[in-house]
Formats: sequence, structure tokens, C-alpha cells
Amino acid sequence: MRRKGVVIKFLSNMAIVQDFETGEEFLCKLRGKFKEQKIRPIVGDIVEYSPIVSKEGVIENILNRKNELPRPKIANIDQVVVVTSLRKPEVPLQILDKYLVLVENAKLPAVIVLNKIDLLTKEEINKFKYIYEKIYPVYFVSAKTKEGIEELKEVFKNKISTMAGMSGVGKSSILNAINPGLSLKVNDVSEKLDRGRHTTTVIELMHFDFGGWIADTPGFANLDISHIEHEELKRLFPEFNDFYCLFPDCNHVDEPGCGVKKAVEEGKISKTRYESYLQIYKQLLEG
Ligand SMILES: Nc1nc2c(ncn2[C@@H]2O[C@H](COP(=O)(O)OP(=O)(O)OP(=O)(O)O)[C@@H](O)[C@H]2O)c(=O)[nH]1
Ligand SMILES: [Zn+2]
Repeated sequence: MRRKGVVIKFLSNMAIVQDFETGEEFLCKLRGKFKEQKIRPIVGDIVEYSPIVSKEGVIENILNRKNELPRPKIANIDQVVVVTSLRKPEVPLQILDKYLVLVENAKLPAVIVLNKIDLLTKEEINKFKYIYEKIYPVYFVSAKTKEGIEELKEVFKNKISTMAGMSGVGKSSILNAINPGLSLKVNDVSEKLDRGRHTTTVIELMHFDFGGWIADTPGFANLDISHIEHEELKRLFPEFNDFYCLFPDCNHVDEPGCGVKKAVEEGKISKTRYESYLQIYKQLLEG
């Protein structure tokens, strides 16, 4: 009898498939036809498999991927949860905007989590809220005091997620708060070793007790934006798309009749977002 599950990790040539209904894990062989067809399941793949003996099975079919992230290699991501903080460490908004650009470029939905709100004033929280809430879903939490943690559980529930965010913002602490016992891999070293070499980063999905999966390795760790064309950048700031410019190919820098610049002046687009845009644009132009 065929069952459905998700590939959560690999052990040499075998895949560990977690059953969708029961949550049981099966050590699965791959059918020979995959090799002939030169397809290989990756972590995040939704597969049909047949259980053989206890806890062992064989993957029969890989269902079409909704999306695929190259590094770390993972399929069917429902959302990227970008975690940031404004104190300890004070992450510049421009860094957050860079993560958001990378998520947009990968065509994945982004969710923002501002952690460590126990260290912030109401004004600081509201300022952040004002900038981002009209563009992305934003959650305000403290992994320390557990404020906002219950609401965040709902965000992760029954989805395949990956996290992103600078070192020290509290990614592991948040996961431990929403699901005690889960722990996130510190990826910096392996990411550095991998650079330039085309070895695959070993990644696995961890299962939440309340349903859903999280990649154990944060995405976009090196914040590399060099693969983005400078003319493409404007499309990665979704709020810019609501405004019209005299020139349809306007890059919103110093062209006349720029609707985006006008919107910034009128407070309809936030200044910090526009400044991030200009900085990243310049960086892409200079290569
Ligand atoms: N005050 C305060 N401190 C926090 C909060 N969340 C995490 N911390 C602290 O921030 C530090 C970093 O937290 P981690 O969870 O290790 O951060 P991370 O994002 O996983 O860091 P990397 O593993 O380096 O990527 C730890 O000392 C935590 O105790 C919070 O909500 N409030
Ligand atoms: Zn323009």
C-alpha cells in the first residue's frame, strides 16, 4: 500500500521519510528508475512510498516540487522566517532588507520575526512595525520572556519553514521556546568550507511536536546578492510596485517623473527601505 510522506534527511543512499499521517519515520531505498531518469529526491520532497518491513520502505514516486532552494538544497519551502533584533545585536535594517531581497528573489514567502522585544521600548517596536507591517507579516516576540511565542507557533504549524537571520538574533532560542528540545545547527563553519566547492550541505528537517517542519540549517547565511541583476532589484521591493514612473524601466534613482521617489517624499514608502534599495543597487552596479 502506498503512503505519502516527506523526505526529512539522507543516510548515505537511503532517505528517511516521515509519514504525513502517522509521523512515523521510514528508512527508504530509492527505486532504480530514479537513477535512470537522473532524478534524486532531496530533503523536503513529498514522496509516495511503500512500507516493506518494520520501519523500512521504498520510495516509489517523487511529487512535483512547488519550489527548490539551492543552498541549502531543500524542496517545497512554504516560508522563510527572517529573524532580526534591534538590540544585542543591533541589526541594521539594511541587513534585514538584504535578507528580504534574497527571499523575494527566491520567490518564497517571507515572514519577519523581531525577537528580543524585552530589550525594546514601545516606540522602538512601533517604529519597526510601521515600516514593515504593510509589506510583510511581522511577529514581535521574546524568546526570553516567551511573549508572542504562542502566536508564532501558529505561523510554523503544518508548514515546511526555513529560518534566516544574523548570528545571535535568537533563531535557536526561538525554536527552543516554541518546541523545547529542538535545536538549530550553527551553520557558519560548514557554509564557509562549502564556498567555492560544490559539495552539498547536509541538511535535515526537524519535526515540530505540534506539526510542521523546520530546516536545521538557516538559509541565505552568507548574504550573497551578487547573482541579482541591478535592474531586477526594484522588483524585489514589493511595495515599489504600487507606484508608476514616467519611464517604465525606471530604476528609481535619479530619473525624472519617478513615482517611487515621490512616494518616499510623501511618506507612502518608508525612507529606510528606499535607502536600503539605493545602497544595494549601488553595490550591485559596482559588482
Ligand atoms: N534578552 C533576550 N535575549 C535573547 C532572546 N532570545 C535569545 N537571546 C539571547 O541571545 C543570544 C543568541 O541567541 P541564539 O538563539 O543562540 O541566536 P542564533 O540566532 O541562533 O545565533 P547563531 O546560532 O549564531 O546563528 C543568547 O545568549 C540568547 O540567550 C530574547 O528574546 N531576549
Ligand atoms: Zn521610478
